[in-house]
Amino acid sequence: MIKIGIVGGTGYTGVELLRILAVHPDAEVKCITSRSEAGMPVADMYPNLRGHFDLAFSEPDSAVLAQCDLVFFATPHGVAMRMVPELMAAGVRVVDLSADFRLKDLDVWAQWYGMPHETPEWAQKAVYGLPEVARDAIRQAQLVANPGCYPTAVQLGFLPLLEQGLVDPSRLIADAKSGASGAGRQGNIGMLHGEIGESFKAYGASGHRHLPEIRQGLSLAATGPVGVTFVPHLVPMIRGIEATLYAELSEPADFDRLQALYEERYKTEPFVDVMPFGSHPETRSVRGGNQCRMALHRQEQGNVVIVSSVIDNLVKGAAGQAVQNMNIMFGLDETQGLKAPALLP
Ligand SMILES: NC(=O)C1=CN([C@@H]2O[C@H](COP(=O)(O)OP(=O)(O)OC[C@H]3O[C@@H](n4cnc5c(N)ncnc54)[C@H](OP(=O)(O)O)[C@@H]3O)[C@@H](O)[C@H]2O)C=CC1
Ligand SMILES: CC(=O)N[C@@H](CCC(=O)OP(=O)(O)O)C(=O)O
Repeated sequence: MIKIGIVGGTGYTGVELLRILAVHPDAEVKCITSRSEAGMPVADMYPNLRGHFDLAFSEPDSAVLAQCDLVFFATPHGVAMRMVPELMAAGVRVVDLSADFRLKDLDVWAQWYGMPHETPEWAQKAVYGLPEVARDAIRQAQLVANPGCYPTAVQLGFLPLLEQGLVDPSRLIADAKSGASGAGRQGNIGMLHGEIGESFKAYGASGHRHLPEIRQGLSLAATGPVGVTFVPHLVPMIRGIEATLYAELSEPADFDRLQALYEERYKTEPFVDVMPFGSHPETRSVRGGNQCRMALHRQEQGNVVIVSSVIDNLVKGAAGQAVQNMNIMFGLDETQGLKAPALLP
């Protein structure tokens, strides 16, 4: 049994980790922290977990966390980077769901996250945990930076085109929409239905902190600089991200071959589903599941490849991908704890 600690158990990604780990045959949650709810039984706060966990939230305590095999950080940015060095020294492995270790350029990190990075050596050593790209490195890693939700949907959708150099990398467009749980529990408290229902808006159109993360991942795939326009939107649903991606072909291409390329690229990936050409993946087809579903489109005989990519932001975009990374790090079946199909309707 892998002994698990979770720092930041009361947030949406913390409770999603618990929901997944509750049915994981090889993991046992030993400690789950919250400073504000210390002492409260986990199932009192999240009744969906009644009968699954007897644990109560506790204050973060490095000595207790150091006894775990793996610690997940489901905390706001800036928390993990301060606590990780002690856990690393104790030989604990860490999957950080925040953005503390995602970027390699720490000037860029400081610019977007509004604070200097305090543990630059660990930021360089951390492995960016997108399994479809970095599985071998994840297996060896002591510290995994779990990707952001939008960056997961966007990178998976663009990767095959960029890896094969088939599109102009300077003119990529990602038009993405997220449900409200993407803003976290703190962001949702007080956000009443009357404030987001029956409405749909773009935000961060002049710059969002996921832009440098998307750019970093895609430029590695393209082995050169990329230009990306990324605009997120908030839609009145709880879970889900849909990213509509646009890329211009460098040379005319046969779209049947592009479809075959995507199918080939992802055929051994347990959590990427390439749907038939022209399909419209829906967020409800991945709700509660760890899949990324995608489909290719072409308008008339145009040279723009359109990819629609959907994930559940709390699962493949956060807690599910974190458990997938844990499975890889510990040499388990990668799908362990993640086999349940999405919840539909
Ligand atoms: N929501 C989403 O779709 C996604 C979120 N993420 C990332 O995952 C992380 C968690 O997100 P989410 O679950 O939504 O966040 P929430 O804001 O809902 O929860 C944050 C948790 O962290 C704890 N916490 C806050 N400050 C500290 C601190 N200084 N020390 C220790 N614990 C602290 C809080 O408990 P307490 O204050 O009681 O200790 C709480 O349990 C964030 O970095 C977020 O960006 C990543 C991908 C998707
Ligand atoms: C709808 C919504 O507000 N989404 C969040 C992104 C999700 C997230 O938490 O991503 P990180 O892990 O990188 O913080 C936002 O735009 O800030």
